[in-house]
Parts: sequence; C-alpha cells; structure tokens
Amino acid sequence: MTSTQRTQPRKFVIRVPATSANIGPGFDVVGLSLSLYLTLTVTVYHHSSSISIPESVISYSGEGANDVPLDIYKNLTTRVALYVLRCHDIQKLPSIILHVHNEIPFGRGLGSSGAAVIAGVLLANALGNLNLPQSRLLDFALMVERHPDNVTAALVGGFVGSYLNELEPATMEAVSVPLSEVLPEYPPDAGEDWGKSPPMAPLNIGHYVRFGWAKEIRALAIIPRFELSTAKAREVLPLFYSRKDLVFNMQRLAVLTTALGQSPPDPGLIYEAMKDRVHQPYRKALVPGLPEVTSRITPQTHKGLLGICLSGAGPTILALATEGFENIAHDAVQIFGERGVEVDWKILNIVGGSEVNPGWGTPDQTMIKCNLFYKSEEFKNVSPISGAYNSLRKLKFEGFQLAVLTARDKDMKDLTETWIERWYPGGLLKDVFETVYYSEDFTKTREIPSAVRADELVGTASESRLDKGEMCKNLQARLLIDDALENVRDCAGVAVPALLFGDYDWGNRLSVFRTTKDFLSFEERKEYEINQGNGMEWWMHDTVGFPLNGIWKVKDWQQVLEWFEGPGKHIKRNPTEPIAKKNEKVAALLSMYCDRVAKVPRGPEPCLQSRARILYDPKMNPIVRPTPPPIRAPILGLILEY
Ligand SMILES: Nc1ncnc2c1ncn2[C@@H]1O[C@H](COP(=O)(O)OP(=O)(O)OP(=O)(O)O)[C@@H](O)[C@H]1O
Ligand SMILES: N[C@@H](CCO)C(=O)O
Repeated sequence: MTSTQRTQPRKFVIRVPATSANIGPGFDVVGLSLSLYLTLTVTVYHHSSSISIPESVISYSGEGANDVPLDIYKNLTTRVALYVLRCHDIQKLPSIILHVHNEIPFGRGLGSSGAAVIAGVLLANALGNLNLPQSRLLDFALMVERHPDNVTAALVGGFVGSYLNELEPATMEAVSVPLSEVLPEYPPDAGEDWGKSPPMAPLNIGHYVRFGWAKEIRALAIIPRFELSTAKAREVLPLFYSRKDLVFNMQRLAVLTTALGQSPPDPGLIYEAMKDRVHQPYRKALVPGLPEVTSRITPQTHKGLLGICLSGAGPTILALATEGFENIAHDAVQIFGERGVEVDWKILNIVGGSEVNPGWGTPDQTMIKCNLFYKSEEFKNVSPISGAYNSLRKLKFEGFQLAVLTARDKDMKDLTETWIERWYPGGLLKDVFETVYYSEDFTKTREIPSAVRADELVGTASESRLDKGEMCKNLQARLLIDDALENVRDCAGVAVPALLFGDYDWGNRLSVFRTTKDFLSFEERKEYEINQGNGMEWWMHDTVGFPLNGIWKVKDWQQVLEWFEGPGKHIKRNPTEPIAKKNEKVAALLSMYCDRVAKVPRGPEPCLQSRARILYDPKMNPIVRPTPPPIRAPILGLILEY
C-alpha cells in the first residue's frame, strides 16, 4: 500500500435487515429477516492524513429521521459502537462521517432497535479492525438487546431460532448489569473518563440455528401508523403461565420450524402452528383489531395465506403467504379501518443477514466473495443450463472436439472434474469433453492504481493474465461459446469467431479494468457517476451495441445448434459415423439433469465487475473451434466460464 492510499479516508457501507420476531408461538425465540434495510455509509478519517480531520458527523434520512438523536453519544448505533470499542480498549470513535438511511419504521415490531444495535456492533468491528467472529458480535448485541430473536435474525439472516445460555452465576451477574451501564446516557457535564470501563460481554451468551425456508413463502407486513414501544408491550405480559398454554405454544413451534421449510407449504398446518397463547392475547388491548385480523383472515377465506400473527411486539401484523397479498392487505386495511386504525402495507422477501459492503464491493472484495462461494456447497451443486448436455453431444457426434476452458485455478481441478463427471457422466475425455484448460485467471495479479482518482486513465496494462482470445488462438479454437462480452470480444480481436450466450448484464456491458474508476466499489462508483451528472443508472451507458463483427448472440442451446446451420455453416463438419447405441442411453439418462442455473443473490450492482458474474450464474458456456487435420476430428472448444 502506498502512503497516498493510507491517508485516503476509508469508506464502507453496513446494511442490516429488518426482522419480525416470534412468528406466533416462538416468543423471544425465533426471528425472520425481511427486505427493509438500515444502511450506514461510513467515511473514516485517519489521523495520519494530510487532509484536515472533521468532527464526527451523523446525518439521517428515511424512517425516524425527525426523531433520532444525531449526537454520537446519544444515538443508539454510535453508542453501541462506542461500547464495543471501549470493551477493546479503544476509548474514542475515530473521526467519521456517518450517513444513515433507514427503511425500518420505529416501534412497529419490525426490529428497528435490533437493527440499530447490530449496525453499532458491526460499525465498531470495522472501525476498530476488531475482526470479531459472528458469535462474538452476537455477544455484544445481546448485552444491549436481551431477547435474542431480533438481533440474531438481523445478524445472520433467514429464519432463525436462538436461545441464551445458562451462565455461571458470576457471568450471569455481568449479563444482568443494568442497560444504563452498558449504554450510558452521557450527561452534559460528562468528563473524558466518564463511562470508560463498561461491563465486558461474557463469551457465548447466545446460540442459534437457521431453519429452512420454502422459497415460495413471502411476507406481508401490515403496519399500523402508530408506535408501540417494545418495553411497553412487554409490561403487559404475565410473569407466569399455565402448563396448558406453554404446551400449546411448544407444540406449535415444534411444527412451525419445519413446516415453513417444506415445499409446497401446507396452509392447514402452518395457520394453526402460527397461533399463540403467550403474548398475543395480552397485547390485544394495545393493538385494536389484532384478534379480528388474525381470526377473520384465514387460508379458507384468503387463497395463498399460510399464517398470520403479531410481528414482534407489534403493532405490525405479519401474514405469510404464497399469493393473494393484495387481497389479504385489502381486508386487513378494512378491519383495522373499522377500529379507526390507519395502516400501511408492504410485501417483503425473506433475506440474508447483515453485510459490510453489500453487493460486490471493490474488485478485491468481489474476489473474496467469489472464493468463499467456490468453497460452498451451493457451488458444488450448481447444475448446467438446460439443453447443454444434449447440444454438446450433438456437436460431438458431428465431429467436433470439445474442450472446457475455465478461469479456475488448478487447485480446483478435482472439484471441477467431479462436477463434470456428475453432470456429464462418463463425459470427461470420453463422450463429451476432450480436456479442461485452467486459465487461472483468478490468481493472476492485477496492478491496482495507487490513488483512486476516478477520472484518471491508467491505461490497459493492469491485467497480466492471458485473455480468453489469446488462449483460444493458442488452442487453435475455431469458435468460442461464452456468456461474457469481454471474452467474446477478445476472441473476435484475434479472429476467432464467438457466440455470446444468453442475455445477461455481463453479456451486454464490458467489464474491463482500464481506469481507476473501475477499481471503485459500487457505492463509490455510484457517488462518482452521480457527481458527474450520469445519474443513478450510469451503468446503462456502458451497454455495447450489436451487431459486433465476429460475434453472434445466441439466447439458448437451441440457437447454438441453429448457428451451425446458418452463419457457422463454414465450420460445420460432415457428421461422422453415428456413435454407438450405448451413447443414446447415456443421453436419455442425462435429460433428467441440466435444468437450471443456480442463482445466488446479487448485490445492488448488476455485474459491475467482471468476475462477479460467477456468483450468480455459474454454468457451462461453450465456444466453438475446429481443428481440421484430416485424420483427427476437429476440435470444438467448450469454455466453462468460472
Ligand atoms: N436506526 C436507529 N437509530 C437510532 N435509534 C433507533 C434506530 N432504530 C430504532 N431506534 C430506537 O429504538 C426505538 C424502537 O425500539 P423498539 O424496540 O421499541 O421497537 P422496534 O425495535 O421497532 O420493534 P420490535 O422490537 O418489536 O421489533 C426507537 O424509538 C428508537 O429510539
Ligand atoms: N420477542 C420480543 C420481540 C420484540 O421485538 C417481544 O415480543 O417482546
């Protein structure tokens, strides 16, 4: 790192989802993360910087903007951050400019405070370079918010169950310190040392597990336009319950945690399993309309509804459904309206947990994400695109040799070839592919410009790797089939024709690293482009127009085959002898697979940086190439692009 870089202010983004706790019977136990976000954009000034350091400033937009304190010693998020930093002997927040954008309404049962607490813990972790593991982040969050349902779901995402450990008496005492000691309200006359020795969070306060979630289930949040603080909604709850009521809830919760993961979901099972006797009956006086909404909206009356309950401490009602959201919302609005309660509603997705630099981040951060994905089970289990196997077999029968070219490293050889054998059984070096070439694109280094000045052109020398065009040329490939524009363009540049497969962002826009702005994170780039007057959707300007010389667009495997009958006639071969009957059997067996491309959630930037594409579209992309020595069969180069 150069000294210029060191003195640049550091920027990062923290994004935390909303949550709904309880989901009926799981009082203080289960939580669900939802697609409304609290987003912090943080700029940190280093004291070694030559530029003048501003005082820390907080600005706030969105929900609660008029109510939230902007003093770092009063704001919930910065107070939590300060608490965590002080537990690590860092007494002050560095100078930061913090912009908070909040989509989670306050005091409605959608986990706004849990999100603010998690944001504070993540802020401290990033500011202090603490590198805390997730379990430790949770310990600190649980020192502040003592019921684990919201904070756990906000941190890890999805449908989550958690419990608090039974701790040793001494540790219990530490966890039971009054909240005012963990998060002191700084009095106006507070001196430098005030509140500097906060109670340390004990290890492993809470544990959690993620349950499955059926992908067709979404959430409808029906949000009354009044606030109900969690503290107030807990005051009305009894200290003791009858055995009958506890058994009622436990029976339902045991069923619910599995039932919501089953596809297709069973409305009869789920509706009953979302009933509760531990908190909702006591809170009905605080939420006029609650008993009526939950009893009058049922799977019998509303197609698509699975279950309905109070969200967290209320007053929001959460309906889980597969369809018919508008209808459910319409009737809930009416029932609330009869009681004089105005409501808003939102259809929400169940989302992943908190993220620092969500989306792909900078190219380096993208690479870290790619590498993590490579190690995941999801990656091992991606399936090829529909039609790939049969079309490739057809080309093989016609006398082309097929090769796989992948940008993977050689240390992924086993994984890659196991995958090929799985989806193209007996395929490698036999019925389908000739060989696999590893370009090791991911480990080749790039020269990163030392200072990020987005308007400065740094030339094209930033990549030392061998591009796909050069590789195809060296392999004497006659055609490349690939889904990335830069790869087909590289081929066209060395007179190897190429088919651009599919209709993806990365097939319509070039992802090259030519200027310093190509090294920015999505958020930084957006800010830069907006400042330049290019608007929010600046990437639309990157779209490359077609036709392009030597490149043909094909939307699927059928069109690949058609290309050989039209523009690619000149490289088409006379079919060789029909392949032995045994191969027909193999082809028939294979039609069971090959259906869908695995999808991994993508960030806000649609494939801004080239390599990001592998995360959400790992699949087979072919190229064509022929080698026509009369004795050897010609080669069709199949390029696997991940
Ligand atoms: N982003 C935020 N920044 C600062 N303070 C916040 C933020 N979000 C919430 N708070 C504080 O938390 C309070 C709401 O917390 P409360 O626990 O009562 O409700 P909730 O978290 O929205 O609902 P529930 O816990 O039932 O899901 C707000 O009134 C505000 O004081
Ligand atoms: N389980 C808590 C959630 C509050 O967000 C309650 O219902 O009080």
